[in-house]
Amino acid sequence: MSESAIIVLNKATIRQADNIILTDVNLKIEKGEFVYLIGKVGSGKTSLLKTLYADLPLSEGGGSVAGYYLKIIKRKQIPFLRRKIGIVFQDFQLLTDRSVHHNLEFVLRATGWKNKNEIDRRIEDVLEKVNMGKKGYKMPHELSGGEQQRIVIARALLNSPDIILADEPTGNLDPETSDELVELLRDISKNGRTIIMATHQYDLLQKYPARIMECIQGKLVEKSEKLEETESQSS
Ligand SMILES: Nc1ncnc2c1ncn2[C@@H]1O[C@H](COP(=O)(O)OP(=O)(O)OP(=O)(O)O)[C@@H](O)[C@H]1O
Repeated sequence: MSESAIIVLNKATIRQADNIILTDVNLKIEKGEFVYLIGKVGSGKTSLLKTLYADLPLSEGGGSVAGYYLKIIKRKQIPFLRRKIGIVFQDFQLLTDRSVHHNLEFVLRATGWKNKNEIDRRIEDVLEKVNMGKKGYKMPHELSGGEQQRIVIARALLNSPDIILADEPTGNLDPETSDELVELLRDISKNGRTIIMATHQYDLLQKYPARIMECIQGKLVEKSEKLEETESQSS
């Protein structure tokens, strides 16, 4: 395995319970790379991301994420792996019963932060990073969909993760807001974070070119050289 790669999969099988979703998955992602993950509905994008997050076990093949070997990772090590990964998943939305600030505080306290001043400063920092510095007092329902997604990204940044896994972060957003969000994620990756973004919005791939991996027919395929093919399939 490469010493420098932050994410490696080697002949990996991706499973959901007894169902085999992807086989012979080989993947190497370097620190600071931005990678799109594409593929039809049900092709395995989320399953792959969940495997990297140790939410699904890696039973066959090898793999490491941020220095943790997925095949042999112990249950008690998983929280440490997850501190290195920021998650922007659709099924991990903001808590609706508390303000933005309290949503972020909740995560910090759950991950061991105790000092009130440090907590407040960190929250201010991440909200500034996503251009939401003045919205900490708002309740989630008082924000637009795009603003909520910015807060979800701020939450993912709280513990300064090396990696961000974003599963269709622009799913419910209008084109302009989608663009802003991808620009934000691209900026974040320029600061050395590795980002994998699953998406169905193929126009983004052309506007903001980056490496592309595709889940197709039970395999993961490098797609960067074949954008035109991808587009014709999506139209
Ligand atoms: N909890 C589960 N148990 C069993 N099978 C599952 C489970 N979750 C998903 N699957 C199956 O795994 C396959 C891959 O699903 P996955 O969610 O990874 O696809 P996806 O590419 O992310 O799809 P989408 O674009 O709709 O998000 C699908 O056939 C799905 O039915």
